[in-house]
Amino acid sequence: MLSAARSNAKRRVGQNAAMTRTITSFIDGAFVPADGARLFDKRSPVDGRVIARIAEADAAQVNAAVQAARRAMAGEWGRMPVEKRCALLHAMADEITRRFDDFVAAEMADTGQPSHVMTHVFIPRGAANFKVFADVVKNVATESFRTDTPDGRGALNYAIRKPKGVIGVVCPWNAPFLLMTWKLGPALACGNAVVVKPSEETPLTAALLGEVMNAVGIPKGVYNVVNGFGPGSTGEFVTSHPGVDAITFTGETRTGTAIMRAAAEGVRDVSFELGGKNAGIVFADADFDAAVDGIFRSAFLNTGQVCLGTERVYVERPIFERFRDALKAKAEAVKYGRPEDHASTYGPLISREHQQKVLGYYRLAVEEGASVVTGGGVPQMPAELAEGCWVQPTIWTGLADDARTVREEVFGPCCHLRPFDSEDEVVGLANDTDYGLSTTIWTQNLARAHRMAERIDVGITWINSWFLRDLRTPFGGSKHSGIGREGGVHSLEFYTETRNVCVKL
Ligand SMILES: NC(=O)c1ccc[n+]([C@@H]2O[C@H](COP(=O)([O-])OP(=O)(O)OC[C@H]3O[C@@H](n4cnc5c(N)ncnc54)[C@H](O)[C@@H]3O)[C@@H](O)[C@H]2O)c1
Ligand SMILES: O=C/C=C/C=C(\O)C(=O)O
Repeated sequence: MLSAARSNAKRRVGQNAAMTRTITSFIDGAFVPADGARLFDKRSPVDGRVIARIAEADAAQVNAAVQAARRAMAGEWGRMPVEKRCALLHAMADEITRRFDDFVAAEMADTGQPSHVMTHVFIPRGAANFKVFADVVKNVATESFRTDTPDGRGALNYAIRKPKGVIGVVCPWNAPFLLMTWKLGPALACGNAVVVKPSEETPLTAALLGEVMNAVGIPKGVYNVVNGFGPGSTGEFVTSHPGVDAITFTGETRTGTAIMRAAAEGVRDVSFELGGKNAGIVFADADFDAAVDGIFRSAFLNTGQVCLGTERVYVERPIFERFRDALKAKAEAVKYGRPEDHASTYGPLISREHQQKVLGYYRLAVEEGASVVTGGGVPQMPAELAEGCWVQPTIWTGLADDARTVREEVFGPCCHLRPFDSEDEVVGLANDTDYGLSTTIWTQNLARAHRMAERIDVGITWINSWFLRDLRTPFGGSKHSGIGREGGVHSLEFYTETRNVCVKL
């Protein structure tokens, strides 16, 4: 989370302003002019160049976005039959697929992550997020109860679902398009209008989506985007606006706390997907190569900037050293490079600020007594990439269970390996955290895996897999990792208001 003072420090006009495009808010179906707005730079994480200037939406612009959304709810969108709404969402998915290369390019520019991650994971999920929820809302039933009454005639109760209204959607930077559409799909399928606040680090795909909304004919005002920072800026203006009926947020736990305070005013509902400090657990009987591959991905995909990633890895003692060496070999084989270069397997961190945070943890781990198995610093990069936000994939051993590096979310490409001796011990270690988002267990003993899945306090347990997502399943975090569940019918709990109708017969 950026403090207001640090956000101010980041507001500066691009050096090559004449050549860079300006990203402005998208309100009531149009990009608003940047006139008079404060501008801040979006820098490439790969080489530090300014790639866009972003116009910060002030309170008046946020208000205009909320009013546009309210008008949409009162107009054609609010009256649209479900069938037509869902057809529009399918058209969204098709248009995203048609403009696949534009989305890949925009997301690569924002995040610097390799093209294969975009083409195989992040952008296809964006299209799927619209399709899946369109199909869910068309097929879900509501409950009905026949009630006895003293006169013997009875009553019939039935539930109906109505959109909640205007949803504030506040997004992080780590998988911008996937995470934004994961909220937009169900929000729009349920008939709401939205005001989206993308991360200040990653505005590009949200802007592109405005073009897609217009191309397929989503009515004006249904989808609004306002850019800017969090505290004292656009994010706070959205979450404290009384015309926003509910807020869905993905990001840091501390930010969730601030947003919950804002939502208390007006008693507005929240849905939170927050941080994690997830455990990976590898038993000696696991398929060794699959476990090494799986833990490698869970620790280092997206340069470790995945909320579901494993920064704590527990390995059964008989295979500990062999596992450590195999993971080290894979971490040392990553190919740094530009995202467009198909040979690249590993990208930079999102920003200079985040790089400094992660490097701070790299230093702290050593101060706390870690042995550095590999990494721990900044790789040597060619001159043209030297200004990028690169850090080495890093593996530690030897930290105490109460070390800060073992307890706090780093959100970088790093993990601590620790041996364990028994199922009970590793369940205790996995649960010894304030967070509760996910865990990944590698074993061929499935009875044990099922047993452990019930004992580990997380929203999702993967067994012999990681980040394998079926969008119909409940998704969210326990403890400090979130409030509520989204996915499939669970999303309807948040994005609709369920009402009961009671008819005396
Ligand atoms: N649980 C999940 O599904 C999930 C998924 C992805 C990321 N995350 C978490 O997100 C974090 C990384 O993302 P981030 O650094 O962008 O998070 P962040 O909390 O710093 O920012 C997220 C968004 O909130 C806005 N914001 C910040 N302060 C605000 C305030 N006071 N009021 C309103 N808006 C505010 C930001 O501008 C940004 O758009 C990690 O902690 C990660 O674990 C969780
Ligand atoms: O970085 C976090 C990734 C979260 C993934 C999802 O929210 C999802 O797959 O729906």
